[in-house]
Amino acid sequence: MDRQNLTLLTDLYELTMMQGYFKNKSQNETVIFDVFYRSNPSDGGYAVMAGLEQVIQYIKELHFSQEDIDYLAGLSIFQQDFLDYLEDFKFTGDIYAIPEGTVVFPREPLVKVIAPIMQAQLVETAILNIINHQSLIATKAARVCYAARGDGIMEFGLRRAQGPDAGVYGARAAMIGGCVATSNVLCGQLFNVPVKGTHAHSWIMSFPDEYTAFKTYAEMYPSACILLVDTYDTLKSGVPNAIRVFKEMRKAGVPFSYYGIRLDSGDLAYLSKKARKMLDEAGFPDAVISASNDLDEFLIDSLKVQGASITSWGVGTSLITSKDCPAFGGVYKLSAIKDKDGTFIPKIKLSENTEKVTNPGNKKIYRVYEKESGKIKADLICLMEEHFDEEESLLLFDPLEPWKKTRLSGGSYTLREIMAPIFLGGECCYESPKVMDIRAYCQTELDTLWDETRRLINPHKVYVDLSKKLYDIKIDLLDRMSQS
Ligand SMILES: Nc1ncnc2c1ncn2[C@@H]1O[C@H](COP(=O)(O)OP(=O)(O)OP(=O)(O)O)[C@@H](O)[C@H]1O
Ligand SMILES: O=P(O)(O)OC[C@H]1O[C@H](OP(=O)(O)OP(=O)(O)O)[C@H](O)[C@@H]1O
Ligand SMILES: O=C(O)c1cccnc1
Repeated sequence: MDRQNLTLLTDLYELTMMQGYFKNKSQNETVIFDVFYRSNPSDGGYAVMAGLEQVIQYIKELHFSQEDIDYLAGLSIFQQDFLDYLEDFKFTGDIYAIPEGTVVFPREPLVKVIAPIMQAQLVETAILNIINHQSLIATKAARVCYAARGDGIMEFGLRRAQGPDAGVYGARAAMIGGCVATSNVLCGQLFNVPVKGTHAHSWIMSFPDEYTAFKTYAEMYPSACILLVDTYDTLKSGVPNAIRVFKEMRKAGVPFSYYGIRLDSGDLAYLSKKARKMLDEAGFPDAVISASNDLDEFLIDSLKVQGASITSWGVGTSLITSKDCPAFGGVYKLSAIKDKDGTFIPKIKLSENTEKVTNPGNKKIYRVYEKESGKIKADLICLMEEHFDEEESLLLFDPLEPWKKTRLSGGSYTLREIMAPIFLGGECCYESPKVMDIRAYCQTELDTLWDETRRLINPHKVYVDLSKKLYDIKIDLLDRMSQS
């Protein structure tokens, strides 16, 4: 997106509702909206929060330029007094959010917006757009990296991303989720993340023969020399030619710091094992074998199980598009309205579907860790004013199936509040960490998950529970609504 001001990056209905609130001044109360999602992408056990830095930029830039107002005027939907009001519009509210790179679970607020409803309503679409996209790709990257069991994953998807923005911000999110580098140079420039790459088949095809192509490449890039060996015949031509070049480079005394081959077709398990043997026998046990070709977490996992001799992976389409799960279902729901005395009145949205009934009130989240292992036991959503003493026992129960209870004994668990203030009174009070620092934080976050939660198929779910007080408010509201 080649413009900084994304104020009109919204659904028309946000603006028509905004005009409605404007015309009925009593409607412009301060409200609370929560961003949350209902199920983990790819049927996984968790998601990775991402996109907050871009949400912050969006809120900071939020204003209607003269050009924006002229455009809206031309739609013949908005009246002059409302258009005049837009001239001085800015965000004056509070935003709390879970920092990027944090592992998150269904139904907990990822972002909480507290603002006059005209402001809070407008920002719904852009916030969801940004958080939904980046959290989806960061989660996918974490899954792919998990499958690779510590091997490096390079993000290769720019050519297949759904447009330039998805390519750049998707690569940013993929780095947060654990990729070691991206081929996306603009992402590297914007976010100071490592860029890496090999070469394409066209490089080989542009030379009279494969050997000359390899040799020329190796002479130009001896410190990052990964040769693509499958243009003609991987085992009969590609690997032998690569070995010949490596031998010549070694003989010439050229120091190779990072060198090897890339497989991009055929049976990657079989070819990698054969290639490993050939490279080892030729005296190149440290030559890297990397692979690409429509890979995803399941194929990488399968190749690992097959004993493939691959230690570096290039993943494009499946990662940048989150091919098996194209959308992160984040939603934005009103949870409270401030009354005249300044207290928040909890609001609830009913649904036939229990999962879709919202959690009311002004909330915060405690992450509950098992003290001994440091692993996540559950998340506890409670009201802002609630505090818990770690030395006392803590009752956890599933809000969807409240008869399922666990009591943690005092001293056996620790608590961490996971939402941080981002904007207070319209002023930003949070500095986004650098992407590589978010990535490092995300690794420590992923370590707090049990392996059973990280596994790719049928993972163990982490409970997101409500405090007794919040649960009672919810049940009370539900009772009252069903009686009215
Ligand atoms: N040993 C393996 N086990 C499971 N899947 C594999 C294995 N080796 C390769 N694959 C995957 O199988 C899919 C199809 O590979 P296939 O051999 O058809 O590609 P190719 O035809 O050789 O390559 P291309 O069409 O890109 O030139 C790819 O997603 C690839 O990653
Ligand atoms: O995970 P992937 O989507 O496969 O991304 C990486 C692929 O991109 C490149 O080739 P490209 O797809 O342009 O052509 P190819 O399919 O003919 O190899 C590269 O050679 C990889 O195969
Ligand atoms: O550098 C590479 O090898 C690369 C980059 C993008 C897509 N496929 C491969």
